[in-house]
Amino acid sequence: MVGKSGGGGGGVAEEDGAAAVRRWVEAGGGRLVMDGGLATELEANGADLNDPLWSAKCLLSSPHLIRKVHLDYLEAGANIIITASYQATIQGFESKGFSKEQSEDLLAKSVEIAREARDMFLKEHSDRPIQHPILVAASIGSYGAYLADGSEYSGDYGEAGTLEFLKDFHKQRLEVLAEAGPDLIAFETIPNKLEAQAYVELLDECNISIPAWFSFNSKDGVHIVSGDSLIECATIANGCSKVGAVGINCTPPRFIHGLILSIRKVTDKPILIYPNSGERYDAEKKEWVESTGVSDGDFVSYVNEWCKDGAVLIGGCCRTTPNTIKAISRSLNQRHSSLHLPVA
Ligand SMILES: C[S+](C)CC[C@H](N)C(=O)O
Ligand SMILES: N[C@@H](CCS)C(=O)O
Ligand SMILES: [Zn+2]
Repeated sequence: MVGKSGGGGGGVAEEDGAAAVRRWVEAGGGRLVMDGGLATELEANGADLNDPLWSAKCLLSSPHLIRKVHLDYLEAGANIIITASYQATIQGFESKGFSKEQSEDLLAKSVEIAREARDMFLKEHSDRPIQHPILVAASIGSYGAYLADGSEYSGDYGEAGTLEFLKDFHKQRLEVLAEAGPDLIAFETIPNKLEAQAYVELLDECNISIPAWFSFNSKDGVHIVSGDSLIECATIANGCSKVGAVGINCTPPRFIHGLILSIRKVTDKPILIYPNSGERYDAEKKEWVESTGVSDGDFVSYVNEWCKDGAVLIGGCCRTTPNTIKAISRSLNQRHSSLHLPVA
């Protein structure tokens, strides 16, 4: 079985992925706050991510910055931090001249940095020990992310779009990340159905013992970005006992309500939501464009609705910041306490 037991509360040998996530959600008081954009915040701290490795470049150049950003999100109220491995792949590191072993070490390092940040945060707060779960999720971005041409927003892989190719592409990376000891595996920004199928087959074939989440992205509020049916994709995720949560990330907030309702039609697994700011990524310029993004205040005004729709893990993706997460955390805590107010 691949995967050590994580620091957030034990492995899942006897328990399926959804049961493990439900247990954590319960320990968090019914909701968990996820972090916000990692790359966004690395850039805000001075990193230049104009590189095929995007945020994973910081694993080489500035691991201290990754640790700082994880800590900033924890201080903002996040229960879950997502590692800097979104665009980190063995293939990507090898094309920079690293050996296979060095590339594997860099992948593992992304988990180590997040675990270190958690340890530092817990130590920092040891006078009033943190009661809620603090979890490390190892990010696995799509094949499209590795291509560094923005194709995680089209899901169009041309010739490479076969199940066997995608499984082969992701297998070792998944095994190395699982072995590094995260609490969760985060399959993020999944742009097409084939990649979701490749992930469920790998989870079973590699006998991964760590709960995974599947998070799709959409640009029309109905389908995922490739045009594939969200309902079919969520059904694939629902069929895998290792999948602990299903949801949507890096998608404009205005689409989330309808997308949650679609997911809910086909799964009872916990739902996670971490939208972007609503802006659009220009892959050629490697810049976010359009001034249609929502402010932190607007973003947070959606949170109540998403909770009512059934989302239990909520955070932000690209272009959201520790301020967004602070506001989400405050809003969820208020919601939680108002639900427990005695009826007059
Ligand atoms: C989630 S997108 C903004 C990540 C970056 C993209 N794969 C690129 O390299 O341009
Ligand atoms: N975890 C990644 C997601 C990109 S879509 C990040 O926050 O940078
Ligand atoms: Zn994103």
